[in-house]
Amino acid sequence: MGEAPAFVVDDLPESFSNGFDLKLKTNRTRTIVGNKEYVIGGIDDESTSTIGVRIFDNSIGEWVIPTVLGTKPKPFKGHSAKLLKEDRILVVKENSNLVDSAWFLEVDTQFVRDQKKNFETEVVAWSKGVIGDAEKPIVISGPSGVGKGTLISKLMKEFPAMFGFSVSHTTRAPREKETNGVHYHFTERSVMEEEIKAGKFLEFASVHGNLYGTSIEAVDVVADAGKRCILDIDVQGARSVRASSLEAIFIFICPPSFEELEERLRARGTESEEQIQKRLRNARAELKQRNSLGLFDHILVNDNLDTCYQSLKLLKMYIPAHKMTDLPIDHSASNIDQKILITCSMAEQEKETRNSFVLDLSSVKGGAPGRTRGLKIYAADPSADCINGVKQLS
Ligand SMILES: Nc1ncnc2c1ncn2[C@@H]1O[C@H](COP(=O)(O)OP(=O)(O)OP(=O)(O)O)[C@@H](O)[C@H]1O
Ligand SMILES: Nc1nc2c(ncn2[C@@H]2O[C@H](COP(=O)(O)O)[C@@H](O)[C@H]2O)c(=O)[nH]1
Repeated sequence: MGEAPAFVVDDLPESFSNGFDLKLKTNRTRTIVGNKEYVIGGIDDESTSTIGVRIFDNSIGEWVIPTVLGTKPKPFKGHSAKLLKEDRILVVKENSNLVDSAWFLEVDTQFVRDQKKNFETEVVAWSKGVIGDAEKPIVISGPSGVGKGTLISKLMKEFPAMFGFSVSHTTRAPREKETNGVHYHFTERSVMEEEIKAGKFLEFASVHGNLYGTSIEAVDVVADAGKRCILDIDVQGARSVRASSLEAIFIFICPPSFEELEERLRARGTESEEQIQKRLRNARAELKQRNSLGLFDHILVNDNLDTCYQSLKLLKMYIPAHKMTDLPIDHSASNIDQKILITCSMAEQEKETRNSFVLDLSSVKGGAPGRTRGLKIYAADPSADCINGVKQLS
């Protein structure tokens, strides 16, 4: 903190366009938020291969290196920046594919304010802009041994392009046939506790004596791949997700009887006798909660596997996600902060039709440390004034 990095001082321009920051010849922008100036780019963080962010705090006259949270973009050559609602900066990458063009650097959102208290430093957080909304994730819950994993495997095998599994973190030891990163992210308790503190988890719970949790990233990578996310989590986790901003469908799987559940758990042969007893005790408590008001949308009994699987499919969760072209197109220009006209440099003959598009932020949701979803992008009239390749509607 304190000393001015040499890369910024000499060539920052004095003047700024209102809101849209000038793109400097050295590929960085400066955005003023209150008495702070956020400089994005110009120097990349070599340790993590991400674009650099520095803050000049005018109240103390010093440079500050912030703690950078969220999923960080890889270094990019050129970009424009625009302050939105005084709490986040929209960064539009140059020469990028449309689906990877919009990023948000949150500088004063609730998440950033909470993390500032946590880290006791300046904090900024990246959030990738994602076009459209993802289909609602599916939360599958139920006692250990009831067959959740078996049903999920069948669904993923039959519809591999439609469903993706949310790979949880856990502190339990891997079983013989489990692979790190596929079945779980097997994690040290101290590491997981740190990551929970850093706000990386959508939910977490102590289950049968170990810590389990769904990271925000685990859900986001599935949605980024255009798939519907399936979460296999316990009832405490389901409750937490229900209370979160993530809209999901909640399904509880019941055993035909307690005896059958015990039999399946034993037959699986993965747990010690002590663990089986613990899991059965917890199963009684979980079964009692299946009718908790407003918690589960559907309850299925897994007696015969094929019958239960057919019932699961009848819930019609495998409808494919809407294509981008299905999104409604709204051409009415309203709030300047919510619609931005972006112009790309393209070959002359293509200019008329493809060089301008509107980035519509009017229904974005989410944010750091997850994705910012609900962006709409559509073709626009290319005859507006341009500031550094990025245009505003007026
Ligand atoms: N309908 C069924 N009839 C008989 N056996 C079943 C049925 N469904 C699953 N099983 C078997 O029961 C055992 C437990 O299933 P599974 O591992 O899928 O349970 P789970 O709910 O995912 O458990 P956990 O919560 O501990 O991960 C497995 O050996 C599986 O093959
Ligand atoms: N709250 C959460 N519960 C989870 C998560 N991942 C798995 N689970 C649940 O834990 C038990 C035991 O699983 P096992 O693999 O050790 O048999 C089971 O009920 C799972 O549904 C999670 O991320 N959060």
